[in-house]
Amino acid sequence: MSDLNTSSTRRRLRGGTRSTPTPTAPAGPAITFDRVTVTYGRGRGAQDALSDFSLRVAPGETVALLGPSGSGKSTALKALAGFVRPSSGRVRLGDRDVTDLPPAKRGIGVVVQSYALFPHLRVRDNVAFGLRANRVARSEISDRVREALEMVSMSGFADRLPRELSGGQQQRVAIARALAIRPGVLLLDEPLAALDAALRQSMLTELQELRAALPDTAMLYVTHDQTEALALADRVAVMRDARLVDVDTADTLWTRPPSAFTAAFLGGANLLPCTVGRVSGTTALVAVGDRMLDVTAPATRVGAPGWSPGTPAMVCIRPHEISVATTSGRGAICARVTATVWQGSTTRVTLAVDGLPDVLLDADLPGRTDHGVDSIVWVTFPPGAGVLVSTNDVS
Ligand SMILES: Nc1ncnc2c1ncn2[C@@H]1O[C@H](COP(=O)(O)OP(=O)(O)OP(=O)(O)O)[C@@H](O)[C@H]1O
Repeated sequence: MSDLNTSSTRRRLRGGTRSTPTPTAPAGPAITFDRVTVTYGRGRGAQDALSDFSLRVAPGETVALLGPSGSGKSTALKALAGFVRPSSGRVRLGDRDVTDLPPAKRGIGVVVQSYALFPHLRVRDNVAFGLRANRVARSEISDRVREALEMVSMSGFADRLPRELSGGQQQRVAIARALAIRPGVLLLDEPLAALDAALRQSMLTELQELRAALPDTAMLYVTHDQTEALALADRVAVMRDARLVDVDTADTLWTRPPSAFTAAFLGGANLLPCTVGRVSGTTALVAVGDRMLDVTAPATRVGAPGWSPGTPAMVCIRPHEISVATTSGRGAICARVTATVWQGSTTRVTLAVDGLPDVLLDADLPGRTDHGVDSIVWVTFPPGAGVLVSTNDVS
């Protein structure tokens, strides 16, 4: 398949990019959503698909829009690309307000899940399409097409029709088409969703390479797959019900999730109801049922109440942090095994916590474990692996 992972290709990609005249990066954000609302329908049927959405993306930065189906991710992208008109708010590219510009005048590269290649055009003409539409000189078009196809390792396929390509190859051509116009902003809407799992993994690596090869290009990457968001994004914007819930680096959202929704959506964290006890700096002693546990107490949001003793909260604990033993120990929580599913390198064990009706914990234990359904076990996790999360936004 592609050779994008070799160091020689990396050099070639970066070299190829350097030969492209790079415009001076603007001082401000490359992308600005300023309180954007998009409403579909009218009257009683009107629905906000995007509500008061504000986000800035710096030049060269990749931000993933992550959220469940219907949360408004694609609508945000469409508002930026000009495919839908905000009912209020403004969108800017650099210092240009583009809210009222037609899509073709925005100079944005867009890649969608379904490739959207013209079936009757050969690869080279698909890639050249945006350049012709922008009246780029014919002599320059062939150079740009060659460069864009080289960036996605598709140079040998220029004369093929889309139907003569695999899904992954078609998506590479779609990416080349978006890159050919040398956009300062690249929008990718679930670009890997139509590919099978193995291809998705290798394309993900290729997108990482591409991102490194385009150091000045701002990217907005829509996905509902947290693996893609964690692998590609400098920052992740979590969406829910047309609104932005949290935005921060993937590392911060993972290690210190600011909300229960983000904790659960990013990495499928367990959320154990607790009551805050003694707090000392960034650690807290909390009561989970009749057990006292040491957990991390991250700084709370500006304006949000702190972790005062007696406050109800959640302990966020990742499935891979949990250990399960057949004998009790210090700080161990008693639980009953309700299901075990072998997943190859790990076994997912689901546990009903004693004394906390309705609370189920997922634990990913290494290898294949032999805890039978209905057996009684003792659950522990390292001090600090549990992180306090506010209960405010629990659905
Ligand atoms: N053209 C449209 N007309 C009416 N409603 C729409 C239209 N497009 C989207 N919606 C609605 O707007 C909401 C947000 O849709 P959007 O496609 O932005 O979500 P999404 O987060 O990208 O979802 P998915 O991951 O399933 O693509 C959904 O409730 C959807 O049904």
